[in-house]
Amino acid sequence: MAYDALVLVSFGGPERPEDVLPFLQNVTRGRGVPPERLEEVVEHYLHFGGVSPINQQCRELLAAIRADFAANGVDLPVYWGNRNWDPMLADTVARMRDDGVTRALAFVTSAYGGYSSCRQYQEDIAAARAAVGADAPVIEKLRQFWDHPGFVEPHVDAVQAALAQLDPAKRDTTRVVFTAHSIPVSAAATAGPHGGRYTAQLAEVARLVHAAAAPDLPYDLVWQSRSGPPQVPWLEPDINDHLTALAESGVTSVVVSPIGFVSDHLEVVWDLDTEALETAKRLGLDFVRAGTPGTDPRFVAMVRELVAERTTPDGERLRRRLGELPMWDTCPTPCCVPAARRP
Ligand SMILES: CC1=C(CCC(=O)O)c2cc3nc(cc4[nH]c(cc5[nH]c(cc1n2)c(C)c5CCC(=O)O)c(CCC(=O)O)c4C)C(CCC(=O)O)=C3C
Ligand SMILES: [Fe+2]
Repeated sequence: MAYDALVLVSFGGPERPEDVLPFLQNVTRGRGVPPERLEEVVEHYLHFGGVSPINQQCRELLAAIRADFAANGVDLPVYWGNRNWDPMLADTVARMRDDGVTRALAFVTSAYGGYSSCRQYQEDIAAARAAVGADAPVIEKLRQFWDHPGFVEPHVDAVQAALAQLDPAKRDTTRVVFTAHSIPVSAAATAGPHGGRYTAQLAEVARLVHAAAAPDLPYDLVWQSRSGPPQVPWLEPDINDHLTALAESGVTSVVVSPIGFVSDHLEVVWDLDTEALETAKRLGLDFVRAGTPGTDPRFVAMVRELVAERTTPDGERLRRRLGELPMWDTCPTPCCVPAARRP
């Protein structure tokens, strides 16, 4: 199958204070997120001058992908569109149509399955195409890449680098704590065609990174950035509660590795580098946050490799993957069907 473009599809974020509230309204429309939670999150963004780091991270990733494509003879233009803020995906798809693009691949900045991480991006693509109309390009999402060495290896190196910053004399009481975005328990149960895919993939990445980076240390997988109304159960434990339990059990030092994410966006710089760090300080825990793939050359090359899997005849044989979980290019239907939302 021939493709004539790649589009980077991401979450989007505000870049000036007056855009914070309209951005949050886009994110939470129809999702039952209480106003108190929104007011809190407004403050997180305002703490950084109303500028989310995520758009700049996408620009840097775009530049790196373009350079990598050029260096490797991949002749595909690379576009960028977001779910929640400028450049909005529908505007990008209109521009692609105007440029004569007919069939594109989409690289989504989320490695995992699940409604928020995968299906919702597919819905965003469908909605953007519908808004553009009948002559919108066909857009096919690249596969989930939680198991690709280009994603896993930068996390491994980051955990090792973080461990190197901790006191080796305290290694016996050091813990590796992997973290990902919490989601409603109901969404975790319906993630993937058989349920449980988001948590299973995260457990697998935690296992792989731990085995390669610090097999002698105990590790845990916990959750962060809980949203939604308090009466709806989300995945637990929360990172902050977990740090408290660890300190009480005699742990002195933690490396926190955000394997749920591809870059240091607001969930990382606020929820971990600000809030969780504060919790750790209060508990007297030594705390180092491990990095994310960002523009690591292996992660950038992964995008080209994912494209090659889809554009080379018999491309499945090119697949590089770790672990044991099943993987596919195109999700079966029904997949990640959202649970009925509470009124
Ligand atoms: C699984 C998952 C990922 C990882 C996959 C992926 O990367 O896509 C992710 C990423 C992100 N989430 C982000 C921001 C927000 N997420 C929110 C709310 C929510 N997230 C959810 C899940 C996820 N979110 C869910 C189930 C909700 C409840 C509302 C709903 O059902 O949709 C809210 C509303 C306010 C609040 O936090 O309550 C905001 C502002 C940003 C941008 C950060 C920046 O600006 O740098 C990024 C990358
Ligand atoms: Fe989120």
